[in-house]
Amino acid sequence: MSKADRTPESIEALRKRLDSIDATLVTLAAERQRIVSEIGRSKQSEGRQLRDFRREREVLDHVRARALSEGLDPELAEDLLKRLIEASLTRQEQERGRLSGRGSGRRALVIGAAGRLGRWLSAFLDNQGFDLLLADPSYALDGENRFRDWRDAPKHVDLVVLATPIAVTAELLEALAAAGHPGLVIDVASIKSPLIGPLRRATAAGLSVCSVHPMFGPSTQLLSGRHVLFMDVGCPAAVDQAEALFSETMAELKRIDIEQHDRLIAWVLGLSHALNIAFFSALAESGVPAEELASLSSTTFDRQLAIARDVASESPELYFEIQRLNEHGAVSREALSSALKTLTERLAQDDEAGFRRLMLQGRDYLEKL
Ligand SMILES: C=C(O[C@@H]1C=C(C(=O)O)C=C[C@H]1O)C(=O)O
Repeated sequence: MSKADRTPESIEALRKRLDSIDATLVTLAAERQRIVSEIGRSKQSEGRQLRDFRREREVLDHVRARALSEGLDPELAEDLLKRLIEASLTRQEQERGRLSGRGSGRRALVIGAAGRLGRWLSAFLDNQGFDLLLADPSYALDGENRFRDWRDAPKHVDLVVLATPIAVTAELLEALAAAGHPGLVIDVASIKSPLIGPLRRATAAGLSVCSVHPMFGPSTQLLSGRHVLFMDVGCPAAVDQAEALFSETMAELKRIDIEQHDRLIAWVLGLSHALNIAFFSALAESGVPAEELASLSSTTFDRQLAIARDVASESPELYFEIQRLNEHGAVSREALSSALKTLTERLAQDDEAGFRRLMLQGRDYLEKL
């Protein structure tokens, strides 16, 4: 029978076949995840690291080769597998945290628990088996383990997490030191200079404190490739204990000098936030609706827009603190306006060579990554 003689299947019939293939794909992905969990448990009992880059390369090479022999775009096969591997790592990381039982029999009080980072940290500690006490002035009522005022929470806690605005964090450190709190205390503020004094005073008063800065947003699931900064404020044992909270994750734990924190963060957080705030402000004031621009967007614009949307959805209070309370913030914002000025001048002067130098300088700088 020639091709032309065959009655083509209806779209409905073809879609039914696709539905069945999609269901099989999902079933297989679920099966893959169950095997991944088993591998995770074996690695745990053998004391092996979760992430295995060599094995991941092997997996990706296999599927690329298979895609080629099936006439499928190898990029598609690789993308699919990369997403599945990310899901495996997230699952193994969370299961390892749970299996560690690090928090079992221990009580943690999260102050500022209703904030976005507070909620993330609460879920993170809950996964490790901590008995959680949550405090936040925004709660409508006190509940079994929820308190509007942290002072109403049971006193004996092994860990206190301060996920609070800077000014409140400084007061809490003082109050905890005055109360002679015996357990570990960590703050997770994004700016440290205003806290250096309060942190050191709290340590001198006998509090076991470590300053921590998780370098990721509250929507983060997988910590592989993410950084968590730890700063010693006079109590090295507290740094070890704080690091231990993340030891089952794949996050990169980095110790830095608290005196250097804000200077570096002014570039890492300060500049990237400022750039995006400037970007969406320029767009918002352009008079052209976002939908119109998005309807003809380029790949670069799409990616930039996605970052700008994330930034715009963050807490204005927190982002104000990050810009305003960083005493080095002005330096990076100044560098940004000066860079924009240089760009504008070179264009006004029709200075193509100067423009080119800007591009090459950027390429050079970023190449070392
Ligand atoms: C499943 C494993 O753990 C991780 C996940 C992988 C995967 O999903 O294929 C591969 C390597 C590891 O980083 C493994 O080690 O095999």
